Amino acid sequence: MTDTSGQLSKERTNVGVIGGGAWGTALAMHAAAMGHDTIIWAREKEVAESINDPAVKENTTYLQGYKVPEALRASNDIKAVVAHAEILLMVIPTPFVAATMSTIRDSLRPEQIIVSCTKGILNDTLETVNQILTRVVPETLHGQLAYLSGPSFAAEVAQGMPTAVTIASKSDTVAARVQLLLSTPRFRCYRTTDVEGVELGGALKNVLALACGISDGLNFGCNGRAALITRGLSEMTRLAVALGAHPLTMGGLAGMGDLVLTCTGDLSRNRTVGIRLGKGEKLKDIIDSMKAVAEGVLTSRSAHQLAQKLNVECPIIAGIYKVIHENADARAVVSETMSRELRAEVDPELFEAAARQR
Ligand SMILES: NC(=O)C1=CN([C@@H]2O[C@H](COP(=O)(O)OP(=O)(O)OC[C@H]3O[C@@H](n4cnc5c(N)ncnc54)[C@H](O)[C@@H]3O)[C@@H](O)[C@H]2O)C=CC1
Ligand SMILES: O=C(CO)COP(=O)(O)O
Repeated sequence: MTDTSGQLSKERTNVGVIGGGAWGTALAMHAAAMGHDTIIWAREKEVAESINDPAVKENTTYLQGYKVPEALRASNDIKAVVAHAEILLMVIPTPFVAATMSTIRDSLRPEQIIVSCTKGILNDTLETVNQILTRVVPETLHGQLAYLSGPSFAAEVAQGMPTAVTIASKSDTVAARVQLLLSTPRFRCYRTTDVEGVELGGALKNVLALACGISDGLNFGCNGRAALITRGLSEMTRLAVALGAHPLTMGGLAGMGDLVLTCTGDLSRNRTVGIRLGKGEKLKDIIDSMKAVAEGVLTSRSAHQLAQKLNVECPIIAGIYKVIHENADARAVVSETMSRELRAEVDPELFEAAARQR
């Protein structure tokens, strides 16, 4: 493929990436390949070393097999990365966002833009990343927050494969700036002001990816998977609308786009966890065998609790919660879900009830 990166915007800036996992690394590779002066903060010494070592130039821990651009530098000094950056991409798994961002709270500058690329809902507080960030970062920066989500496997972005994502910010000016700074002919960014929709789409699809994985692990076939994706999108939409999202966002990249990718793509960690569960492995053994995070495992608890709290009907999410957190038998849960009271496919009352929660 011809490299046409950079035709869309000539502006180059300083980018800091907070988080040296697979997605943080792929995004840092993308930013550096565009010509942005990019430094990635990695928590682990060996990650920074392997990215910096001229003989390696690879994140051998989290994104093995993909050479990073020569210009990309890594550091274990998070404050130095913050000091360098005009735009900060935050790519920390949800459970660690608050603690990590608290350590740099006082180093952040009011003109910096912070783009969360994380997909999850916290347990206990049931906060989205947007809510965590508005709790943790200074108020002067709240207008500078943005969210990047959509169908984007790190390994494919690392190879420069065509990808489209959505950038959400309450400020259309901020969303447009991030869109311009990150778009290339291979990485197309759309934008929206529906922060809730983009965040909830990205978080909730992980729960459905677990469901599809379990179904595939049980050899329940293509019909079952398509049913899960479609009815899963219904649940995601009802719950997200109850939490303030626009329903149309759930039909976009951050909703349906990422749902289809993660429910069908073999690169998905959440789908893989589901497949292994469906084949009979224990959750603890699966998690212990992985370095990467599968956000859907914890988000399934948060999503189920939010649905209960808001009285939004989400039978698939409830079923996944039972399988993951209550050790329920997946076959029995499928049977129970399929035997619920029969109903119309589109039930306007359910949407109206969800919308009333806003
Ligand atoms: N990998 C992918 O293809 C994509 C991932 N995402 C999202 O990006 C976020 C980050 O995922 P990845 O970059 O893939 O990470 P990863 O799953 O490859 O690696 C785990 C990351 O967690 C970090 N970590 C572990 N313990 C920590 C602690 N106590 N404090 C701070 N950080 C800690 C590790 O340093 C590492 O960066 C997640 O929310 C994920 O859902 C979003 C789109 C694509
Ligand atoms: O969010 C993703 C792709 O858009 C990655 O999903 P997994 O975490 O399931 O690999």
